[in-house]
Amino acid sequence: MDALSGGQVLPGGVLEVRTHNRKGRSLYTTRLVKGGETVLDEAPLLLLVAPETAQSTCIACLRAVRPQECIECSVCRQACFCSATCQQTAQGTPWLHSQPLCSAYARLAMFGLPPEQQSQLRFLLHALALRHAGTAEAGELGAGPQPLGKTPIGRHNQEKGQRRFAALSCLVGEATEAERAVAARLAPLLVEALRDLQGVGGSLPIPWDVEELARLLRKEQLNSYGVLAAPYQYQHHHHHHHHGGTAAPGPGCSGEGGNGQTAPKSSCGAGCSGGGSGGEAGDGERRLRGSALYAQASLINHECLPNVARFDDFDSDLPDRTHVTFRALHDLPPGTELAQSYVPLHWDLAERQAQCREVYGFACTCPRCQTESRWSDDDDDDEGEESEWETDSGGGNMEADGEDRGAPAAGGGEAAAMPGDGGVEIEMQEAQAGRPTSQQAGKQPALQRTKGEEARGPFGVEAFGEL
Ligand SMILES: C[S@@+](CC[C@H](N)C(=O)[O-])C[C@H]1O[C@@H](n2cnc3c(N)ncnc32)[C@H](O)[C@@H]1O
Repeated sequence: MDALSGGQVLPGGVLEVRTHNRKGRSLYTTRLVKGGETVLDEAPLLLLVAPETAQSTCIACLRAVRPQECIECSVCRQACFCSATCQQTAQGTPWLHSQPLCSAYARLAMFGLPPEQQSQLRFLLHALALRHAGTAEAGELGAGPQPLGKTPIGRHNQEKGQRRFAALSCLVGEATEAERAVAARLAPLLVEALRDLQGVGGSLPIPWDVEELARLLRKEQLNSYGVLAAPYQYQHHHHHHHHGGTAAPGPGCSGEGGNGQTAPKSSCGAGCSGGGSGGEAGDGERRLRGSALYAQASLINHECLPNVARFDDFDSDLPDRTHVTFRALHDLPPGTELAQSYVPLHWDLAERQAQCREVYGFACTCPRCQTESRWSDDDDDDEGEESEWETDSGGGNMEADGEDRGAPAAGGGEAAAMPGDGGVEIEMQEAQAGRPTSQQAGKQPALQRTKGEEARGPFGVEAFGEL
């Protein structure tokens, strides 16, 4: 095991955080875990509704609701609630659907942006609201209950916002040129969306530094989990009005592969062009109702043969329905590194490699990839047989291969920043493919990280307590 020992133990005592010399932080079992056992159960830091399903997804809890049963926000008409309780919660929570966010949503809708940009802007707005909640006074973006300016934000929400923003800041991810470009384009729109609020409270923290926006976008890309839509959400979507730009369903990507695997969000953002490789529904439409960010779950690294699976339960009536849980797929001895797959399990080697590199910024060197890359070598020797590495693109350029398949492009530059893996065949492919793609990095799904840039202590967060 090439990890330092003696890490920070997570609540529950089953897992600890340690630093892996190549992958960054990682979660390890502290004791024997039996197959099927829950190893992680955690509330989200932030839930975001996909603009395409905004009429049928509760903005407070991400529950899917048939449009006719939703309570639409009568002010912005861009958000809905599954119940009066969620409506109250959302309107009274600075980072959910407080008055300032509601008004920003209304403005955003007038821009007629494609869904990807709308999602990115919404994410930034929510992150901004979280950040500001910690210091907000009545009437400011972070402020809570309506009417605007009348009710000071509760101390409870202030502290909660502060903790959550701190946890968000601790997620892995540093801006690449791709995110900087996106952030530079989005920043003026963000200012415009918040225009009505300028002067309210007098201290709106905008415009944000483009670098900070870019970093947040990258963190979101590397760490967010896609939440699949209920099937009827997209049927209805076709028959309902679209807000600017959403009429053309983006070539999309997909959720987590048809296998319900535990991959981080694999939907596509602006960068996803071309028909999606996995996860896409075949009609090219995104099948996600939204996405979620978690402090602890975002510490699970990728392997192409996972040992844990993710479960969510957003549509239940349980009080904990927004929690994510991970369960062991088989017995895990003490000291086992948790591994989830960020990509659909049925993808072939080249597809998996491309996704890991282009979306998450690392070259996967897991045992499955090593084994399969040896198969490919064997194939090379077989006359007339197409090798795995050479599929479609001739010459084994995996990145080109990935683009052909419409794999999302993002932050390709980061791969180069990952330390060498030493001695794995895959590296040769890496060397050929080291350019960032020309596609803009949109918000893609996903989890991933670069190293140790975070400011707050060895594992970022001081404590993984209640957020
Ligand atoms: C969701 S984060 C996982 C936790 C991360 N290691 C951290 O320190 O926060 C995803 C990032 O972890 C790293 N990572 C995950 N799986 C990896 C792997 N198999 N090999 C190398 N790096 C990996 C990559 O930097 C990736 O962008």
